[in-house]
Amino acid sequence: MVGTMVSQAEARSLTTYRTVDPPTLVGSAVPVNVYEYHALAKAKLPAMVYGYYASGADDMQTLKDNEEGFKRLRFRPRVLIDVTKQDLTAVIMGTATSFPMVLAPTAMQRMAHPEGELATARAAAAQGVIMGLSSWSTTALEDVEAEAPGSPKWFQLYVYKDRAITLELVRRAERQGFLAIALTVDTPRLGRREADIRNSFSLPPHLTMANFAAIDPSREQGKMTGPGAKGSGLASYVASLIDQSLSWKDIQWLKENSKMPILAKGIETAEDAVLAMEAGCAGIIVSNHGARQLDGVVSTIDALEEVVQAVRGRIPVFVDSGVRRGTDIVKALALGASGACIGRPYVWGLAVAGQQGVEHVIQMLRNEFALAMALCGCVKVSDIKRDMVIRDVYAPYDVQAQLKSKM
Ligand SMILES: Cc1cc2nc3c(=O)[nH]c(=O)nc-3n(C[C@H](O)[C@H](O)[C@H](O)COP(=O)(O)O)c2cc1C
Ligand SMILES: CCCCCCC(=O)C(=O)O
Repeated sequence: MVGTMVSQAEARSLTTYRTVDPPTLVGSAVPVNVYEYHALAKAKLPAMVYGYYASGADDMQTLKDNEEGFKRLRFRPRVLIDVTKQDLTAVIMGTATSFPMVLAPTAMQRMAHPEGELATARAAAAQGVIMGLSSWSTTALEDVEAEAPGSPKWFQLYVYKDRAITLELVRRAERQGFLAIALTVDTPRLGRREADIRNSFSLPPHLTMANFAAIDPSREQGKMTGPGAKGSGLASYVASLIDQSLSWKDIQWLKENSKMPILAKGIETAEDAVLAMEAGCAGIIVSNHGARQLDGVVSTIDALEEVVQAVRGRIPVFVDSGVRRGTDIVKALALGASGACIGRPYVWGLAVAGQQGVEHVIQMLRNEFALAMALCGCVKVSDIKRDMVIRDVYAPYDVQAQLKSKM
């Protein structure tokens, strides 16, 4: 099944999906969760590539906290509810999907697998989820669209100092039928990723930043330093090309130049959520970029609720960074998200087994999500409510007092 093209009809009905077999791996057991995919990918990938995908900024405090934030939440399950027939489907920015999960944009996927973004696009279409495609993909956006035609995709935008280049990218994405722009707002400069500095990270020479080939071939490799040069090539590439002056007024500029709805990706506060709404964003992704930008920033699941409260249901709010289990997706929805996005988990799947690995990761998360919903007493996604989760251990005061009096 690996490498199977996805027909247009298959791609459009995102609420249906196929069952995928786990990959058969020589010398390794079948992975049963995304942590095991991570371990397998680590063993398989070159150190420079693994370091780029895995690392967070600085001390990676937020990297740890993103996952722990989800684990700090506990369920309050309801019982004796008939969960024989479940409906996991969700409507995400107007697109019906097999469950409320989106593939977050991740750059340079051909470093993980030769088929890179093409494999991810086929996997997303076959599993009924939206794919976010990075500006910095190693496959041109037109080729990604051609591989899974008509399947819902968002285009992630980095705004270049050269606005003509930026607009050309936006127009191409619009022409190809991408449904939304995920405008990344947390990256005026690149976070300090020490693995990339240590490894003198650069894009391997057989790969390119494929979206820029047609616009300006000099941007394909940019100013990335070659292997052996000092420091992260990515950091210098970003510093030379990305527009640090990007500000709220530019959302208006983007809106004037594209009909695609804009999601602000990288919001962590109520204040910025309000500004994003005022600027005309159609959605918000609460994200800290997988802890790759500002270390010490609050975990996204902890930031989610203040954003949801500020937005008051006027636009959908999504969350990413640290989602590793179906239970995490239930928790995100309980706190008011309309969906959760994953980054590294599917990159690990891609590295381990290409399209099949990505599909299997999505399937595992959907199965975990279904089970968690059932065990919480939820038949459909809208049954997931705020009162289903609490923070930390459930220990009401009166129970504590009872226990103490017996000691
Ligand atoms: C290897 C890698 C590459 C990424 N590339 C991009 C990118 O090109 N654009 C972007 O907006 N975010 C990018 N991100 C951030 C993801 O979109 C997402 O916010 C993050 O991965 C979610 O955290 P998680 O990896 O813990 O699931 C990248 C993340 C990773 C791990
Ligand atoms: C303008 C910043 C580009 C960063 C490159 C891709 C990315 O987002 C990452 O986290 O890595």
